[in-house]
Amino acid sequence: MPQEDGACQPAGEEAGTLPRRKRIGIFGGTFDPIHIGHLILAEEAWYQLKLDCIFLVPAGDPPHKRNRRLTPVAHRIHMAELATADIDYICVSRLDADRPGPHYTSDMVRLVRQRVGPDAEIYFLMGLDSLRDLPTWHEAAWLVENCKLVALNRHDVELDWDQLEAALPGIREKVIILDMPELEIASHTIQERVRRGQPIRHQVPKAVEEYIYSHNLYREP
Ligand SMILES: Nc1ncnc2c1ncn2[C@@H]1O[C@H](COP(=O)(O)OP(=O)(O)OP(=O)(O)O)[C@@H](O)[C@H]1O
Ligand SMILES: O=C(O)c1ccc[n+]([C@@H]2O[C@H](COP(=O)([O-])O)[C@@H](O)[C@H]2O)c1
Repeated sequence: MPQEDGACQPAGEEAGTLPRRKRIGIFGGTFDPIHIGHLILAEEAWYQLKLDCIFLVPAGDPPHKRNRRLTPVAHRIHMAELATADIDYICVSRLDADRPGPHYTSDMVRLVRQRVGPDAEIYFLMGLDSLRDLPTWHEAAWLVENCKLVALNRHDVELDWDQLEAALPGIREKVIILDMPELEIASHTIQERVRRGQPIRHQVPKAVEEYIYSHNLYREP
């Protein structure tokens, strides 16, 4: 498992070429719970962008979900660790869990930058719905300037590029859009399924399914 100082897998430098800059992915989310859609998103970004490692950062206090009742972050981190235990390029990070909220992404990216140094390339990973909502984020223009934003397509999400460009001029040129198998899986539907007693066996890793049942998560409306 990679370390939080960015000392992750070898960068795959080839003999005789200049060393390439380390490529760090950051994948922030509520992860309530982490599911197969998240894992496939991370894997596609890792593979397509040749990332060295990905910090998966559960937000203790995600700014846009302050009106929702969230599962305590300790459970969400535990499930993320179980889901990624055998994925050597993912490190579950407590960066957002161990500091006071709200957990703005711009602050988190600054903290990661301090840890990985000025030379690393930072890629912030998200689903297309997050990119659509980006203009409402804290310091969104700073994020566009200071990290590479990567959006992976998500079932049923249409992006209005003109609207996005009007809010954040220049974003169209900067954002990286990647394809991934589109999965109609979301954390809130997994919660609903558990509440109704419907199976979730193929939507979350087995260890996460067992954790949800053994800790009685998502039973109450
Ligand atoms: N099935 C999916 N396909 C592509 N991107 C996804 C998918 N599920 C989540 N994401 C992306 O992962 C990031 C973290 O998502 P989050 O933890 O909020 O999960 P979620 O399934 O969207 O949750 P909820 O259903 O509660 O909104 C977001 O950028 C979101 O767009
Ligand atoms: O910085 C912001 O203003 C901001 C607003 C909404 C979401 N985010 C981040 O985006 C990531 C995905 O959020 P969510 O709510 O879809 O789980 C997570 O890391 C949040 O902290 C960040």
